[in-house]
Amino acid sequence: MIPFQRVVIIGMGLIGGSIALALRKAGYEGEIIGCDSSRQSLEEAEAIGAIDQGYQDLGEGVKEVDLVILAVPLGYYRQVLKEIAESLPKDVVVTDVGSVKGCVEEIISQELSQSIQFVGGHPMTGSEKGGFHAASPFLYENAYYFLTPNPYTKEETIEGLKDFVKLLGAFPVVVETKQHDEIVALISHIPHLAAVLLANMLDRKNSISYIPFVGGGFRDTTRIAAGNPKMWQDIFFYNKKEILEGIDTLGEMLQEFKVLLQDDESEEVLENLQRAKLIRDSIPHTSRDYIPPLYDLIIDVGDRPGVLGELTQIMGKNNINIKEIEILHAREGETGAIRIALASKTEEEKALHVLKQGGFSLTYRKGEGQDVGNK
Ligand SMILES: NC(=O)C1=CN([C@@H]2O[C@H](COP(=O)(O)OP(=O)(O)OC[C@H]3O[C@@H](n4cnc5c(N)ncnc54)[C@H](O)[C@@H]3O)[C@@H](O)[C@H]2O)C=CC1
Ligand SMILES: O=C(O)C(=O)Cc1ccc(O)cc1
Repeated sequence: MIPFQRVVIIGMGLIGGSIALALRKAGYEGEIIGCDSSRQSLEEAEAIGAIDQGYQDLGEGVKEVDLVILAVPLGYYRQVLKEIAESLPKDVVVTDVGSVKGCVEEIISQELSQSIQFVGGHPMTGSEKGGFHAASPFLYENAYYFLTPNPYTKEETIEGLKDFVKLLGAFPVVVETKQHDEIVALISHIPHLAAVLLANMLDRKNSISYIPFVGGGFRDTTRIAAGNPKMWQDIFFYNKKEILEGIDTLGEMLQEFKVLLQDDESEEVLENLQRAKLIRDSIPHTSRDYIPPLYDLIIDVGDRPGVLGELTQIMGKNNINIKEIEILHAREGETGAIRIALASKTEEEKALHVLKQGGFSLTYRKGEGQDVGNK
């Protein structure tokens, strides 16, 4: 039982929308209010019952709530806080989902009265896709969710928020604000920068025309570069200090590697590659992907017209919801493969069965990485 009976989510996009959907999935019995400047997002959320009421007027939306969740991009915080400050109930708890926490505490201290309980939050899950239509009730399942209390935070507030995070299906991790910003610079912001630079290297080297040859490696290392540029612009500036430090380290490491290569230090080059492999291999398989648990099937379809229609028809007829579908043009050594992603193990089993019956040849199953045989 969480101590919040009326929750308002400001920003009904990917992260805010997923909070509403996850609350509904968990059977939350309180009221869920959605606020957004976009009428369309509110209508979509209302239409599927994710929220009880939607408001474009933020001041109206926050009246009589006991929990406010800020889920807009960091660059809009100040404006949003100015719009709600006067209307906030006295005993309200305010939290957020922003990717950087130090700057948020600063803005909050300038815009809200000190008597209001604020605790920063940051779910370590997301997607390169934005908007309510990308939201998922499963987004928080088994994800780590940082909470950053401050010296004014009451024990009951942090306990209430921990329970709230658990209700979403996530694991609360209480961490100091500064440490949070150091951690995310290293595991999220610098990797994002690296992905951006790798993608842009094709442009700089005038090699955009090489894109058709791109294989899984380039796709994997640059996937996050497809994230919302505006959101990431905010993140880079709001966590500037930590990111600048990360850039220094990355620059030094590149320089060191360059010298090893120049000097033909093959043993040390190998040692670098081995160390990275050990670290990469130690990341648990259960670690959150962008969109959580998806069960992938890769289906060989040859190279014939109409095959996509046949496949989706079989799935539709059997009431199986395809969460993602992708034509794999550039799988080395193979042609005509389609990847479909299902939301659950049960759906995956069902899909396997009906596709086989429909004459499709299934070659790969994520998580097991095994040939499941041809029909
Ligand atoms: N996208 C991701 O993977 C993750 C994002 N975050 C954080 O979550 C926050 C939101 O990100 P997303 O949900 O991805 O963005 P989004 O673009 O999907 O959603 C943002 C929503 O806020 C609304 N909005 C923008 N300005 C507004 C305003 N002034 N008043 C009312 N509504 C407004 C937009 O209409 C949109 O519906 C960001 O602060 C980001 O740092 C945290 C973890 C992961
Ligand atoms: O970057 C990652 O590792 C993601 O999985 C998605 C994401 C983007 C921004 C965040 O603040 C947190 C998570």
